[in-house]
Amino acid sequence: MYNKLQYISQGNTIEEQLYNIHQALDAGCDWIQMRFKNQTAKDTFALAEAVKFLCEEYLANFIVNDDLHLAELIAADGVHLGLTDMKIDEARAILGNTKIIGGTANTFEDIQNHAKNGADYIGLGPFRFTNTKEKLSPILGLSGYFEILQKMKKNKITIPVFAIGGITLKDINPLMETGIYGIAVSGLITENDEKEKLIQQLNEKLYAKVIV
Ligand SMILES: Cc1ncc(COP(=O)(O)OP(=O)(O)O)c(N)n1
Ligand SMILES: Cc1nc(C(=O)O)sc1CCOP(=O)(O)O
Ligand SMILES: [Mg+2]
Repeated sequence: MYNKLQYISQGNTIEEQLYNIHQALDAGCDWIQMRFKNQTAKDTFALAEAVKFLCEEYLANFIVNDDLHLAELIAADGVHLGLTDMKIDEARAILGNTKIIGGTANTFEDIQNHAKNGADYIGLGPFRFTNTKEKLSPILGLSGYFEILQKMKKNKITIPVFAIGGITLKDINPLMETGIYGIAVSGLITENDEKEKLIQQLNEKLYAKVIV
């Protein structure tokens, strides 16, 4: 099963990205999504190679945002695809069944489509406004998650859902009560000065009701 906490990387340069990812790994994050927007192919490839190496060292999952071909080229663990990126079924045909494919959703219908097309997990958001991403879809809030997760239950759709968008520590308990599986965060981890403590607190809440 997947870890319940995904760190989505931040940084405008290769150095900033590597610094942030290294810090997250050191603090205990074991799932990294490399998100490096508006960069040259050369820099993106160089960063991806370095992150792959780091994630192997820390035994962390490593997925690439947007770029399926890059994920394939560097043999990442998978890719995260948005609503305007490559279609999930097309990606599945290329990557096969051993790689993780995540898909962005903002509505129940998005989730239905992704589940039908073979996604492994859903990034459902935004929970609230965030500066991390431009052109946000409509904000869902707690009630939006509740309604969508209820519809999933009714329709027996069991794909794991990760909440995303402006999430903080205090949001985890109410979000978990809606039936989500985990969370994906950027700013919360990048901007925190006590990352180890934060990640421990996040995991305690995320895994509170999981019996192992
Ligand atoms: C886990 C997760 N969920 C949603 C997103 C957003 O993806 P997308 O809509 O493609 O937007 P960008 O991240 O590409 O700006 C995500 N990256 N991860
Ligand atoms: C990358 C991304 N996708 C979103 C969506 O709603 O699809 S919100 C988002 C930003 C997540 O970063 P932070 O934790 O700093 O808000
Ligand atoms: Mg995208």
